[in-house]
Amino acid sequence: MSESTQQPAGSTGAGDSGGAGGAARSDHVHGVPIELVNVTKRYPGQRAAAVEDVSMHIPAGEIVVFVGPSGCGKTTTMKMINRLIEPTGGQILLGGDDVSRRNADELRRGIGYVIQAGGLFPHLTVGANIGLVPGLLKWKSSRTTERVEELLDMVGLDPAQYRDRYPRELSGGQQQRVGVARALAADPPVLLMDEPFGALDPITRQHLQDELLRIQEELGKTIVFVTHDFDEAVKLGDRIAVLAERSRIVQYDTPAEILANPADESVEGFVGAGAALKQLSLQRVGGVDLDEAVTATVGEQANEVAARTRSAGREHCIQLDERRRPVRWLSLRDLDREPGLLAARRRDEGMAVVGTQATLNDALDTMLTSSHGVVVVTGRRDAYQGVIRVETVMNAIQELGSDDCAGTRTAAPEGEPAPGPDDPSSAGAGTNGVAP
Ligand SMILES: Nc1ncnc2c1ncn2[C@@H]1O[C@H](COP(=O)(O)OP(=O)(O)OP(=O)(O)O)[C@@H](O)[C@H]1O
Repeated sequence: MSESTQQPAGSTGAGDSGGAGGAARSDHVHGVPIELVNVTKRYPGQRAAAVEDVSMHIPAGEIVVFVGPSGCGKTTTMKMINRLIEPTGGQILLGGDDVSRRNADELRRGIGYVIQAGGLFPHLTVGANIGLVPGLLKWKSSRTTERVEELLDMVGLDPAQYRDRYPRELSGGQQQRVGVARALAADPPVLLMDEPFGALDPITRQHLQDELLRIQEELGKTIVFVTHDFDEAVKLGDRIAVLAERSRIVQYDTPAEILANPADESVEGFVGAGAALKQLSLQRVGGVDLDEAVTATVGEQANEVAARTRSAGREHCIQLDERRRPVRWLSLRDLDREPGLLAARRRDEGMAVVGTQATLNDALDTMLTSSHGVVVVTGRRDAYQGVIRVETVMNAIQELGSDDCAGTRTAAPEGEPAPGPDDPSSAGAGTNGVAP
């Protein structure tokens, strides 16, 4: 038999907010706790167990992330929770109930499940995909329709535009958003997410992580999340379970604690050389003082905006649309060149924007990839909140006080121009360090 059940270190149970690290906290917990008791899985014909004698307590309303090397048993462990895989030994309790006593189909309808490729049915529209489980649960069609709209809105897709599309008509990131919406459809207390963002490009991935944290803040589900990416685990997890072969739990704790005190060399290996820098992933953009920029709204007179920008001692301002969403940076030169009313337009592709749920690490990445020393910060419904400067991130790094971060990331990556004084949004532009 194994040692006693792994409690997440420092946990006091449901809704416990843990340390400084990890995910968005919900004021209200809708999730239920999950208990793994001496769980073992032996696949037929395999000598070694895929999962051996694992015991673990997953508190209600928290995001617990499984990280570990390929083949260590993360997915097998997760799939035993919704009985896509049946354990060969031990017990799994969901809200105190033994899952093996439940009808497996019924159990799965009460557990949201998101996989890497979205797992959408290609022959069903987005709306039909999301409405699938409510349909199986025999909801009235009007209720399902309402729910589909609500969920599309929640995951940031306009219902009128996307409800009737087919999965092939969506980008990878949009498909994953629909996958998340579908998993949430019947409001299950538990979500299982198996590398849901693994196939996405870094920027889309970051946005979906932010969305997940925002949704979790509202919903307070119990979420088990599998990833290979330790940075993702630090960003999303209230707790991280670092697993080794056969899902042996090497360390189960808050991200902050794991970064500060890795249990052994294997965890150190995961944490990697930039441990201190990774602590930037513990700090959210929404948690630091944002800087102000001059803003202009569509329909305003360019010369009035220019005057306002000049009198603020700035050289740039941010144009917002009618819903206060940022669309582009405007320089004084642009404003002088385009007199008259500011016309409506779509957001500039290259505009560096992060949400308040993004980490300082995300903000730094965005600055480095866009070569701009400032990023625009948006909150709910993408509305403008302020800007964050490279100096703010640098100050945070200094406060972390580590040599290894100073060397690793403050320089622009090879081949990338460093933010320069002429860059419209570089840290050096303008009179006060913030471009605008
Ligand atoms: N259906 C199966 N039959 C036999 N062995 C299996 C089966 N599924 C998984 N395994 C084995 O069980 C072990 C654990 O696999 P699992 O997929 O759970 O690991 P993982 O940590 O999720 O891996 P990865 O990170 O690569 O997805 C591996 O050695 C794998 O080869």
